[in-house]
Amino acid sequence: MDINGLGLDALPLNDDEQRINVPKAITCNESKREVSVLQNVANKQVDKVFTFDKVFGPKAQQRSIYDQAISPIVKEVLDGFNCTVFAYGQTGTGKTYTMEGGMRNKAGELPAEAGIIPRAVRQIFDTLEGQNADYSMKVTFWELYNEEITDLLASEEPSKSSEERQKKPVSLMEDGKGCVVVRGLEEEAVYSANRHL
Ligand SMILES: Nc1ncnc2c1ncn2[C@@H]1O[C@H](COP(=O)(O)OP(=O)(O)OP(=O)(O)O)[C@@H](O)[C@H]1O
Repeated sequence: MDINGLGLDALPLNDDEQRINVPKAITCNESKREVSVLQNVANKQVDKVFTFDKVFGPKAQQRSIYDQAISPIVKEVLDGFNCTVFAYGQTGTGKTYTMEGGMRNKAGELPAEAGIIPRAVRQIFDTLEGQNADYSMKVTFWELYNEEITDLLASEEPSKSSEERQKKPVSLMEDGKGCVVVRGLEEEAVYSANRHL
């Protein structure tokens, strides 16, 4: 698995925060690819500056993040490489918004707030359909939470009472070639971008 590119997307202040004028905790310099964490220690401004491969400030739109940081990675996948895109950060920092965003599909159009996942699915199908390629597509969907992996496409175990019902846990294993795999996941065939959005 390769990790391609690292970006930072700063969450904008919400309306309440803007109204009461909360002090900014970070600033972004997109052209210098820097994020500064603003700190005042004993009345002295001691900012910590971090440099990234790419920085998107609070006004960055979902589409521009996708076009600049993600679309090239999806193209690599279609060229046969393994790629990973993951969002990392503290709770409430915008991971879900950036990865999923607004997924409601109006007449086949992606809304402006659509995040990385629906845009990537759309790019993959658009490219394959545009090439008239012969392809099959399968997806798996799993969650790692509190060190336990759960298959989100697996059906619940029917014998358990409704309170006890839970998805079956899955284990992480090495495949002997140095790769880590999640064994036994349900695989679902998908045929178009729209069906699963
Ligand atoms: N770029 C953005 N523009 C506008 N609103 C945003 C943006 N990023 C996040 N938000 C909003 O901020 C809130 C927190 O974001 P989100 O739920 O994506 O965080 P998270 O990192 O996934 O949190 P958790 O780790 O707790 O699941 C949500 O209400 C989301 O809609």
